[in-house]
Amino acid sequence: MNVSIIGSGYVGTTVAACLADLGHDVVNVEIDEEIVETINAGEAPIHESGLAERIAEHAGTTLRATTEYDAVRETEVTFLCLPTPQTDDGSLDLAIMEAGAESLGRALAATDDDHLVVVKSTVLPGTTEGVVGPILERESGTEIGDGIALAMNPEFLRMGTAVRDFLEPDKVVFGTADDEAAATLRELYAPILERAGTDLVETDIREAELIKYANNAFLASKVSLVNELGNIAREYGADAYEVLEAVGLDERISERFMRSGLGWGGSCFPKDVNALRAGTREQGYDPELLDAAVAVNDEQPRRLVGLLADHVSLSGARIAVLGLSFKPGTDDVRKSRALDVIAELTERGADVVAYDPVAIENVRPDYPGIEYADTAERALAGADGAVVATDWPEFDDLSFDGMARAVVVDGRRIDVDEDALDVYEGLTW
Ligand SMILES: NC(=O)c1ccc[n+]([C@@H]2O[C@H](COP(=O)([O-])OP(=O)(O)OC[C@H]3O[C@@H](n4cnc5c(N)ncnc54)[C@H](O)[C@@H]3O)[C@@H](O)[C@H]2O)c1
Ligand SMILES: O=c1ccn([C@@H]2O[C@H](COP(=O)(O)OP(=O)(O)O[C@H]3O[C@H](CO)[C@@H](O)[C@H](O)[C@H]3O)[C@@H](O)[C@H]2O)c(=O)[nH]1
Repeated sequence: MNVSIIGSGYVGTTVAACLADLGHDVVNVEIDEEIVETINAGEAPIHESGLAERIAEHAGTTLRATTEYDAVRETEVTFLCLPTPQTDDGSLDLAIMEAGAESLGRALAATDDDHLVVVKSTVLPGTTEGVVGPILERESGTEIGDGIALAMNPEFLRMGTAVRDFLEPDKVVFGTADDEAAATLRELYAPILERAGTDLVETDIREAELIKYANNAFLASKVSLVNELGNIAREYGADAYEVLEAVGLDERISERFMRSGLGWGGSCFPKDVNALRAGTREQGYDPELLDAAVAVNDEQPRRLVGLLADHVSLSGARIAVLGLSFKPGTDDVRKSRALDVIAELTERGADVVAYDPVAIENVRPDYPGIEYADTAERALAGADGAVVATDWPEFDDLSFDGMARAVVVDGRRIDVDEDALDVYEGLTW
C-alpha cells in the first residue's frame, strides 16, 4: 500500500520505517529539512534500537522523505504524526495539528482519488472529527465520508523500545466511522495483527481517542499509587519493593509498572495527564484522582532532596546527581524528574555536579550554572552527597569511594553495596 506519514519525529519515523519493513511504500512529509536529508541519506534522525538498520535498508526504495505535502497525492493513506504539546496552562495545544491538517487538505484539493486520513497523534475526544475533519473539508473542498475518510489509530510505543513496541504491540486500536476505513487499516497492519499476542480493538473514533489518554492516565496513576505506597512503606520501615513485588503477583494488578521512587516524566505522561485534566474540567468534571496523581509525582523530588538534607547541610555542599534522562535508554530529558531534583538542590544552595551517559548536552543549555562530569566516578569525586535520579544499568555496583563522605540517596533502587557507604537512603524503602 502507498502510505504517507506527516511528521517525522519519534512516532512518525518509527512508523514509517516499520511500515516500509512490512512491505509498504512510504513517504515521510516533514518540515525539518535536516530530518528529510538524514532519512534520504539512509540514516536515522533519532536513536531507537532497530531503526537505523531499517532506514538504511529501505531509504531510496520503499522509504523516502520530503518537505512537500504534494507527495501525499501519490498515496492512499496518510497518518498524522504531529506533536500535540501542552499550553502553559496544561491544556492541549492543537496549533501544529491544525497547520498540518491545513497543508494536507490543500494537497488533497488537487486530486479526486479517495484518501484515508488517520490521526495517530494523541488528541482529546472529538478532535479528529471536530477539528481535523472540518479543516480537511475546508481546504480540500471534499466532504468527509465522500472522498476523504477519517480514522484514529493511537500509538502506544515507548521511547527506547519504539520499533519493537510498534511491531509487537499488546494491542492495536482502530477508531473508524466506516467499514472501508477499518478494512484499509486491517490490510495495512496485517503482519502485526497476524502475530499471536496482538489484540485488535475496533471502535469509534471518539473511543479510540480516549483509549490513548486512559492508557497513559492509568499507567501514570499506577506509578503515583506505587509511589504513595512506597512513601507509606518507608514510614513503617518496610521495603516497598518487597511489598509491591508480592502485590504484583495478583494477576488483576500485574507486576509491571511497579517501580517506586522519583516518579514519572517524559514527553507523554505529564502532557497527556495534564491535557486530560484540563479537557475534563472544561467538560465540567473534576478529575480529583488525576490531580492527586500529579501532586504525588511532583512531591517525590522534594522528598528525595529532603532525605539528603537530613544528612548533609546543603548550602555550599557539592552534590552529585547521577542520571539526567527521564528514564534509562534515552537521551530525552523532557519533564525528567532529575531536573526537578537539580532545581530543588540549587534552590537550597547546593553546588550540583551532574552526570548522565548520554543526556548531558540536552541539559547544559538550560542549566549552564551547574557542573558536568564525563563519568559517574568524576561526578562523585569529592562530593558531600549523591542522589540517583535515573536507573541507568551502569550505576549498579558503582564505587562511591571517591566521595568526601559517602552519603547516597537513591530515587530509583539501583544495586548498591550499602555496607560500603556512610549513609544509604532509599526514597521508598
Ligand atoms: N514520543 C512517544 O513516545 C509517543 C508515543 C505515542 C504517541 N505519541 C504522540 O504522537 C505524536 C507525535 O509525537 P512525537 O514524539 O513523534 O513528536 P516529535 O516532536 O518527536 O515529532 C514531530 C515531528 O513533526 C514535525 N512537524 C511539525 N510541524 C509539522 C508540519 N506542519 N508538517 C510536517 N511536519 C511537521 C516536527 O519537525 C517533528 O519532526 C504526539 O501527539 C505524541 O503525544 C508520542
Ligand atoms: O514502574 C515504573 C515505570 C515507569 N516509571 C517512570 O514513568 C515514566 C514513563 O516511562 P515509560 O512509560 O517507560 O516511558 P514513555 O516512553 O514515556 O512511554 C509512555 O508514554 C508513551 C507516549 O504516550 C506511550 O506510548 C507509552 O505506552 C507509555 O508507556 C518514566 O519517567 C519512568 O521512569 C516509574 O517510575 N516506575
